[in-house]
Amino acid sequence: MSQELRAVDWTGTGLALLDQTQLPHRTGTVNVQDVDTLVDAIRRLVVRGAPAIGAAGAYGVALALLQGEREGWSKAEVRTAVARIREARPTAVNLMVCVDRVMTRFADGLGAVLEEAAAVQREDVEANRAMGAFGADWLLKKAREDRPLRILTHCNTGALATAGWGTALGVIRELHARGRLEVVYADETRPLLQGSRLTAWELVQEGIPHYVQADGAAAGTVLRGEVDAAIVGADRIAANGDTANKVGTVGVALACAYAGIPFLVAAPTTTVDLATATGDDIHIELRGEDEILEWAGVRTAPAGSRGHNPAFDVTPGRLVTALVTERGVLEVSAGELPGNRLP
Ligand SMILES: CSC[C@@H](O)[C@@H](O)C(=O)COP(=O)(O)O
Repeated sequence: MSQELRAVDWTGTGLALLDQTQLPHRTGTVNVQDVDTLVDAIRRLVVRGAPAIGAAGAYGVALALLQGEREGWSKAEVRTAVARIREARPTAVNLMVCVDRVMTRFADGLGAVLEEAAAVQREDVEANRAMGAFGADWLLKKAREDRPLRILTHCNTGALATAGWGTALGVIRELHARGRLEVVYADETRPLLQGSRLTAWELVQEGIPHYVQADGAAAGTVLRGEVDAAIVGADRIAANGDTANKVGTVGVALACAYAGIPFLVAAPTTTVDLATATGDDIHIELRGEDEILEWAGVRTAPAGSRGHNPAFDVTPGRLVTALVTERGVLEVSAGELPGNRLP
């Protein structure tokens, strides 16, 4: 992705969010000047991906302060508005962590809040670069044969989903930069085709060879031996390594375990939630039924059908071969649990 196109940008007076519901056919931004618009943008997936919504939430604190000044809010009213941003989506812990981090500077005023939000954004890019190198090193060390790798990924974890570069897609970009990537299988991803619209768009920008495939094709592709490893991102990782990520991820992990190939999760430590013991305690966002009962706004399921639309699922830690963070790689299924290794 060109450096100019960032998922989240502070304009000086508000947020410019690259409208990810319109990509790849339209490159537009949503200008956000108030808290209601930000909450709506996060819920509609205008901005999405755990680290990107973390960055949007971080700047959201500044947005709430500015709106509060314009509309004469009390400090308590600003805090209530910030709490609404913090709860806009429930699964990605980055949103809460980043908002809470910036709120530690709340009493110091707008300048301090903006400084902290910028640090959130900058550190995320640095973390992603580090993860890219750690993940690529690990994969190449473990590779059974000395040839470029075939990697499967699910959802979008690239520059669009982060402050820049990407997590799982950052590892993929690093492999490509080292000349060690043959091809990527990008699962199309529900509900908004994040894989076929966004991951594919980023891969095209990078000149990375890839196939878009239906989510339902992933297990077959793995079992046919067409994939060397899968790499995904995460929205929340529990202390025991259980990982919430885009719905469909657990099926990829099961297929990898069956085929005996590595299943990697790449995520910054801001996604690791040591206060959550296991995946059972992760709140999985249940989205509106229409997203699954309709196609492009037109009802496809018969009247009378109900929709079940969880945005995420939980992959048990014992299926996670390795967790790549900016601090290094934990071999989770071999017993290196985040709760023991990351405090
Ligand atoms: C680096 S993004 C990691 C995860 O947030 C990503 O894999 C994912 O599941 C995103 O879901 P989304 O619903 O598009 O926000």
